[in-house]
Amino acid sequence: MFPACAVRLRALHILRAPRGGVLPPAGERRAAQKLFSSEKVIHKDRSLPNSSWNSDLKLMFDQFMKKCEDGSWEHLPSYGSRSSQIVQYFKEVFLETKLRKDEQMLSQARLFTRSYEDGLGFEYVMFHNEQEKRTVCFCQGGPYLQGPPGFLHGGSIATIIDETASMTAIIAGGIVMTVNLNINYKRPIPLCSVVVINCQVDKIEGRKLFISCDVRSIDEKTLYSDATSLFIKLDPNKSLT
Ligand SMILES: CCCCCCCCCCCCCCCC(=O)SCCNC(=O)CCNC(=O)[C@H](O)C(C)(C)COP(=O)(O)OP(=O)(O)OC[C@H]1O[C@@H](n2cnc3c(N)ncnc32)[C@H](O)[C@@H]1OP(=O)(O)O
Repeated sequence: MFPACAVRLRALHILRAPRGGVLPPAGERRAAQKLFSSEKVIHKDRSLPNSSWNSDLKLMFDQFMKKCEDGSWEHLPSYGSRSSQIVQYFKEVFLETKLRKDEQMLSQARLFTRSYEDGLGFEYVMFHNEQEKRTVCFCQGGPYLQGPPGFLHGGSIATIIDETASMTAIIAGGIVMTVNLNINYKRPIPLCSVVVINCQVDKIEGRKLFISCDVRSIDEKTLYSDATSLFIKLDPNKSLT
């Protein structure tokens, strides 16, 4: 069984008829329902502490795990390659049959942010607050993410912002993709420091989800970046390619 998390709940919502919309074809819905059959593969949850986490990241993890106890916040697990229900659904509905059949390529595929060895790339954990439609991500960017010497590459900052904003949008809207991301880089982020990315849903208009984010030091005194992004809920009746 999968852990009860907001993402899973959202995946269940995806299987419901879109409000005021047209039901996906029966074949697609059958494929989606099939995803809820049991799947027993052990994968490592990469959002749990490992020996590369510094004391700041461990501290924030512990603080937010405590906040999860009353149910206001929820810890979001994260895997490098586990084929979760929502990923399976995405593949079944949106991935061209030709690509889906390329098993060798798909078996090598990893979530970009989880493709580094412990401590070298993105070490992060996310928590979601359903009432506030808000997700926070605590991230320690490792040495392989360097841009200017001693600081994070702007692309790696964009990546973790996009990842956090995507989770916020997926939880609010189901299967979405980023169509626009605007970032203001205000201060460089020192390598291996811990930052907090705070994302919230500003508005939802039909298939459009508007998400805003900021990236701060964990004492909140330094604003490193802020960003706005637009996500579009995918239409199962439209091909992606
Ligand atoms: C992926 C989830 C799987 C689940 C996994 C779960 C695992 C958790 C891991 C997290 C995963 C991280 C993932 C990171 C997030 C990516 O990295 S996503 C990858 C980067 N993004 C892309 O490649 C998207 C490329 N874009 C597209 O393919 C197409 O634009 C889309 C998204 C399919 C939408 O196309 P469409 O359905 O034909 O929609 P379209 O009619 O063009 O646009 C709809 C509306 O949006 C507007 N719009 C479209 N683009 C723009 C724009 N750039 N600016 C303003 N308005 C726009 C249109 O004008 C239109 O407006 P209205 O006319 O309706 O008012």
